[in-house]
Amino acid sequence: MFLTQNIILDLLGIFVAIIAIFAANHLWTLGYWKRRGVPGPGGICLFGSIKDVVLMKKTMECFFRDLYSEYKSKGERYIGCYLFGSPIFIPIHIDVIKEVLNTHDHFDSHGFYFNKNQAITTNVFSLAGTRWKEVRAKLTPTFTPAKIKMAYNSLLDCKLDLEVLLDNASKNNPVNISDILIRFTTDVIGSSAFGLEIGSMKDSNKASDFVINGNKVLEPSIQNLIRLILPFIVNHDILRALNFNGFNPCINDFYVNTTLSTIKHREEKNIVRNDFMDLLIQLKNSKNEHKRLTISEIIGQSFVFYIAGFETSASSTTFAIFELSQHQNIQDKLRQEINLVLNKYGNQITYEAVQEMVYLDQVVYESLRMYPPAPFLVRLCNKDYKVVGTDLLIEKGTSVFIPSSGIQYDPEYYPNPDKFDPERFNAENRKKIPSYSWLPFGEGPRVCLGMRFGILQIKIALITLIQNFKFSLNKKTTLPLKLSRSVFLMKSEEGIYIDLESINRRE
Ligand code: HEM
Repeated sequence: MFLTQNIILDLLGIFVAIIAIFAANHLWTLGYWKRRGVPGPGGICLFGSIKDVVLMKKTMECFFRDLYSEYKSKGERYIGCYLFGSPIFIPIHIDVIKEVLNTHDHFDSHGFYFNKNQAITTNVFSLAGTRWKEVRAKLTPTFTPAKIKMAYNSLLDCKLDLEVLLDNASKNNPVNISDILIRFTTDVIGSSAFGLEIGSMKDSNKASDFVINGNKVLEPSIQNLIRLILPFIVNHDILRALNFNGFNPCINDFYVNTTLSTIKHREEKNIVRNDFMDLLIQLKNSKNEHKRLTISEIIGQSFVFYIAGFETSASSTTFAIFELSQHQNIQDKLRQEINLVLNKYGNQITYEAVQEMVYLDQVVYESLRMYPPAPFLVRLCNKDYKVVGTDLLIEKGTSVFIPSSGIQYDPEYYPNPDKFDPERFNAENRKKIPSYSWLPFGEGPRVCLGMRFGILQIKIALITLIQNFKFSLNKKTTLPLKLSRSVFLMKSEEGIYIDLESINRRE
């Protein structure tokens, strides 16, 4: 025998020794920031600093926002905390935030996991290093204003369905506007990213497979929490060697099959729709090998366009409506602007007409300030980095979380931050807002690719509603608003209910 005369005792001894080594290492790691003189909340065994998040008592958004305001008021430039046993760096001062987001050589990825065996993980959001650079360069031309303008028609087709849906819904007030907008953005992105006529606004059951799979990716489950957090605490090469799946394999299979059949259908029937899928197919067939996308890359990108685009845009629009429903003066002012501009354009909602609606732009910016769908940004340090003007070295492998929603509620940048005030973003005031203090779409080389399209989608939904209805908040909406515990996104937990009063019917 090895240690004793009894093999069971030997195995038990080895097991206890392994646990003891693991525990000692874990406790040593939880002292990482203290040893480096970096302030922060510290961590407790197993949970690190996020016990309340794991026990679903606090949202991630709330956790980061609270940390930001506590340590900003103490005058700290940055802090450290722990995701379970993994040290996380959190910049607080805007200069440090700017440094991280712009020093791409050192912080070039989100730290998300990809595995070439799962096509949907090989998307531009998850990729890192040279592969990210190549794919991003191939995709960037897809999101120029000219290309967005081309995809605008599929957006307008969905607008017509939204009008009908709202009209029908208004006969049975109150209306759960969150539900309606999810159906709108699902149809828009489903159409422009996958080229599919989802039809969830016409019939909420028809789209079930597509919608159910999309929802599975974002639902606040323990499984999703593990899939999200594991890559931040375990080396990606080890995860790849173990063939760890970044997403549930059924979701991967669903999107692979859907994309393949769309490509086949379009190529066989020579269908051109001028949407994102068309542009991806053009890239697949490009003669220039530097621009060419593989089928697997197309699957990854159309998947990320959908996932990054439908829920973010729906929740942004929902929150804008939530605020407008409680501020009738702002709602009226917005309606006046929309009517004025549309009169000028013969009541046609052209792309140019939307660009002329400046107050609408202010409303959207202010709403995204208060309710950024992605309430924090992430970067992974891939090369040791010394923070300018300090002795602090951020070590390779450290994750950096940027608390966007904390910054966007900082009274130094946005006085009286709980007040919904679109005037913060009028031409005059916009100049005074420091750069990097408004981050709903991120910043730097990894800024959101679909920002223009996302904003356009929000605007079209708002125009459709405001043109046709006066609306107010129904008391069925629980106040203060309860936010979802979703790991990824800021959205309302219980829906937002409004009463719609048709403007045409009133007159
Ligand atoms: C209101 C709507 C949207 C919001 C608030 C939003 C927000 C974001 C944020 C915060 C990021 C990370 C940026 C960073 O790390 O600096 C991001 C990345 C991304 N978004 Fe969006 N997004 C929206 C709509 C869309 C749409 C409609 C699409 C596509 C059609 C899209 C495609 C992407 C892609 C591909 C990335 C990854 C870029 C990269 O890593 O290189 N987004 N988005």
